[in-house]
Amino acid sequence: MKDVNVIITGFGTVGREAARLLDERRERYRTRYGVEVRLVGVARSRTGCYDDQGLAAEVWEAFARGELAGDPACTGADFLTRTRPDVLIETGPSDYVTGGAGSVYMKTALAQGTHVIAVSKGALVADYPGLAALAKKTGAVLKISGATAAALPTVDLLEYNLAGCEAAVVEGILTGTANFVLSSMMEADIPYEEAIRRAQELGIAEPDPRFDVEGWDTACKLTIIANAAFGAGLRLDDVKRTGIAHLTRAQMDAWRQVERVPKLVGSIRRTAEGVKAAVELRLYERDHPFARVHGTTKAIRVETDAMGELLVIGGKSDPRAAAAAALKDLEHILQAFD
Ligand SMILES: NC(=O)C1=CN([C@@H]2O[C@H](COP(=O)(O)OP(=O)(O)OC[C@H]3O[C@@H](n4cnc5c(N)ncnc54)[C@H](OP(=O)(O)O)[C@@H]3O)[C@@H](O)[C@H]2O)C=CC1
Ligand SMILES: N[C@@H](CC=O)C(=O)O
Repeated sequence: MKDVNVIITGFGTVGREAARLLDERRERYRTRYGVEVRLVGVARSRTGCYDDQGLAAEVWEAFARGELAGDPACTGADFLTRTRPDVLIETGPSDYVTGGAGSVYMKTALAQGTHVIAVSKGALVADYPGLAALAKKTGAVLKISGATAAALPTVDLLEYNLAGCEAAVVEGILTGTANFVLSSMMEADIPYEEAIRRAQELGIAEPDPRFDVEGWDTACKLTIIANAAFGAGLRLDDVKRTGIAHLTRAQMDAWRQVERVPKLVGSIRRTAEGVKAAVELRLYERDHPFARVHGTTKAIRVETDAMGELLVIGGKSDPRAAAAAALKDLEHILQAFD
């Protein structure tokens, strides 16, 4: 049976869920794909763990809890060049400005032919076209579901299911934290700060939650989706952006009185001047499908030329669901091995 060696860089909330799911699904990978998927290494910011025969769950769990110090040589780009895994799952921080460590990990992996499953967004925002070109050059696969709304299919929907048509408009509720905060304020009168605290407790808020509530997270997802699915050549700065951080309880009361539901919506549109993207606060009537997207749930609506309109609601933001989306990407890579 062929071994498929996996390394996870960034071993926080989502990385640990991915490790758990990998362990739970080993038999499934044997049966379905005839491969032995082995988690051989995990890296945090300062140290990591590695075992070329596969890390025992007790080892990575102890490392995650901080009970095992780990090895400083098992983090950083050299860790990947030395160990040459078959697949990298990148779940480190999203540095939207420079791409950060995620960018270094992904470039190093792709350059040596290691398949990359990106969950962090920074590197893809900074230079998706460069990473895709590098993957093409070396024959590695670059998958990005985790970084583009995770359990809600976006890029897969556009690239696979809608491959037979042209999408003219894509719009969606793409940031679970922002939707959760808005829903909490509107539906349960929960104060803004308390709603953010609860999103942090759920493990879905970005380390700095302003990225979620100021619309940056949605703008990043739009940038990646537009570049991956439309070849748009969009930069984050090109995305018009608004957020929900300025909203007050009084404003919520006013919307309730006129039976309107606020939603933070990201959109991508093909226009005569090229592909345009924006993050806006929209007000919907209560029976609009987007008005019924509650809490951490997300949604996407696509208008196409030949397949009509599609609406997908679900794919809530959740660390385990994000890890499962990354492992969906892994299954797609394994299917190609057959
Ligand atoms: N949380 C969610 O539901 C979702 C998150 N994402 C994205 O996934 C990524 C991870 O999110 P989450 O798990 O919540 O974040 P966490 O903050 O829980 O975890 C981040 C991890 O990255 C590690 N790290 C930091 N710098 C480096 C480095 N240079 N090398 C290796 N590891 C490093 C941290 O190490 P240390 O432990 O030492 O601090 C930490 O373990 C983010 O980019 C986020 O945007 C995407 C979809 C959903
Ligand atoms: N902060 C994000 C996590 C996934 O990308 C969200 O709330 O959706």
